Amino acid sequence: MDLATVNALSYEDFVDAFGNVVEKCPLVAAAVWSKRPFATLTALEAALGEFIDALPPSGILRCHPDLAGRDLRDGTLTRESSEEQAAAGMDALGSEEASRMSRLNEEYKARFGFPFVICARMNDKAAVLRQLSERRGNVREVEVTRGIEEVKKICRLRLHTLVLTDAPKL
Ligand SMILES: NC(=O)NC1=NC(=O)NC1=O
Repeated sequence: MDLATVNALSYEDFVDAFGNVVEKCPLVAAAVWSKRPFATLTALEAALGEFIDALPPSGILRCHPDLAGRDLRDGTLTRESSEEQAAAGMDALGSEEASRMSRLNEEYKARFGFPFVICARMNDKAAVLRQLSERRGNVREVEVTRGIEEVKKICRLRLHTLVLTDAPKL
């Protein structure tokens, strides 16, 4: 849909369309609807980012499914997460890689109290494993900030999938 269509959406249709641009946090879209009309897609993205920053970061991070975790195995990922995790090869890990991901994810969660979050579409499985291994050694404040940065990258990509901009597809 284009920006004019976005700006004309009812509250319900807006939340239907954008309710999962932040994984399992429809509140973000619900809050941002009242800021329409958005002059540009960047303005919509900025409004989403501002509201994300106003929420308790660990709460947002905890709404994310583990990469290559139970939800992927059970087939209970959201459509967006399922596509993103597949894009990063999370659905095609060897048994050693899968057990390493699981162990590192549990270690990360035990240390920080929220899951490791990374923009899967921007990484392949080697990069995900490397980042998880490196980032688990950070202090909590660093990982809260980094996790929210990754949430915003995921949000940006999901938004661009939903809203057609007149920027030429390069
Ligand atoms: N824990 C995560 O980082 N999950 C995810 N990142 C994505 O890009 N999609 C996900 O489901």
